[in-house]
Amino acid sequence: MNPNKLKELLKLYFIMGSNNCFENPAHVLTEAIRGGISLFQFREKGEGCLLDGNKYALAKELQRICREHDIPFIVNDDIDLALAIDADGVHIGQEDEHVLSVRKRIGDKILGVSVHTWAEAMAAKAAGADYFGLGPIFPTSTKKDAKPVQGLSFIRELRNKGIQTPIVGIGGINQENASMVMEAGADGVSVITAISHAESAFKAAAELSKQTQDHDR
Ligand SMILES: Cc1ncc(COP(=O)(O)OP(=O)(O)O)c(N)n1
Ligand SMILES: Cc1ncsc1CCOP(=O)(O)O
Ligand SMILES: [Mg+2]
Repeated sequence: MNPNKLKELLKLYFIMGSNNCFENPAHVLTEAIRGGISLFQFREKGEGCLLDGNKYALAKELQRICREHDIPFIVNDDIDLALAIDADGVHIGQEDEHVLSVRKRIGDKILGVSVHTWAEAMAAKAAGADYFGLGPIFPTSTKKDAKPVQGLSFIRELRNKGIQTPIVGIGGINQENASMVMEAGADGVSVITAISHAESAFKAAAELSKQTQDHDR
């Protein structure tokens, strides 16, 4: 995808699965969209997550909501699911299927890759990544097997070295620290609990959206 268009989409990237929600996931997503999220990732994994047909049904339901509001729908990890429902893209990490193989399978759909080092970033870019997910930027308890906290230094390093690839930060990002991530050089922030655990997903998304929109670089 065109990098400038993608940078716009990455501004407020909401990630969620059923086990991240205290309320009905369809309701949480609808409220987050009303608040101004720009991209959605379906990440159905971890303790108590839905499997097989139930996972597929929730993906279809959330994808329908996204389509109604023109929000692109990204699938985490599960390339088969992404292809089965004709999602707009996938996000993979270093422990998932190889970037080159995923790029071949998904054609020109959006491909996001988690990177933690310069070497991983260069390899992902060469293999066809559209954007980098960098994190955890701050401490998080949402992903039990997350890598060590990296702070803002890696975002700055990539930008200082002239890397233009769209970048989104992830991990422990909320209304208090989102601007710092943008100032460091990210094009957007991705959040799970800052929206999914908020008393009002609408208000949380609206506040985050305001902060990321204010940072037009
Ligand atoms: C936007 C974004 N960035 C990073 C991740 C993490 O991906 P990964 O390292 O593969 O870990 P899991 O999310 O699969 O547990 C992400 N999902 N999205
Ligand atoms: C999926 C993922 N990858 C790195 S940290 C993280 C979890 C982010 O969740 P939260 O926004 O609740 O900290
Ligand atoms: Mg993964």
